[in-house]
Amino acid sequence: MSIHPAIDNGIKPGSDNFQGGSLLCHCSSNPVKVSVGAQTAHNHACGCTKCWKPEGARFSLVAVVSRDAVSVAENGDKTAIVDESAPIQRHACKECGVHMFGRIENTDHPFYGLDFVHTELSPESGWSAPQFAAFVSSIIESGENPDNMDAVRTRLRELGLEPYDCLAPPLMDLIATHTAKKSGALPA
Ligand SMILES: N[C@@H](CCC(=O)N[C@@H](CSCO)C(=O)NCC(=O)O)C(=O)O
Ligand SMILES: [Zn+2]
Ligand SMILES: [Zn+2]
Repeated sequence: MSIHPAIDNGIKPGSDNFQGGSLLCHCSSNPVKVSVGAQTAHNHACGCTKCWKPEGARFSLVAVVSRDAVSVAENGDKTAIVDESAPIQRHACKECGVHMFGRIENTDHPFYGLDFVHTELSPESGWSAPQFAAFVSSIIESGENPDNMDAVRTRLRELGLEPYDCLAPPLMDLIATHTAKKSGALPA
């Protein structure tokens, strides 16, 4: 039961003193290069239909990092936003389709200030390791046979990735806190 080729044989822990690196698209010539000048956080396997995943993978691997740490270093003219109306605007390579970074432009969004990145695109090692699996039921929306879901969740747990059908509790709490502060249910 493959989850993603980068973790099917086990998950390598991140390095404590890791300071970031670069991300490269899959083009063999003139690849898009993005610099990420900080360690990532909340790395997770995501089963949603919107996150980029390599050919054949059931899940994407996606983490967040401060948008201030992310910049396009080379061949930015090859990128375009996949869906301008999505909360996360994914800047993808127009040639190979790889998503280089996803940015939230809505300052009211609970995750404003964070970019979404796929650290498997990096030649460096030491990035934060995946910690949980999000939007697991959503893999059915990409065509997964619902009968496979027990096996998928069992495999995720074996890998140490607790499966959730939305995000993990700390992130869901963050979203709810943001909403409560906006409505006045909690003091701002
Ligand atoms: N069932 C839907 C879920 C899509 C979804 O809500 N994805 C989340 C997680 S992406 C990274 O964790 C999300 O925040 N999406 C906002 C966006 O994609 O802009 C599906 O599978 O499509
Ligand atoms: Zn490319
Ligand atoms: Zn996703």
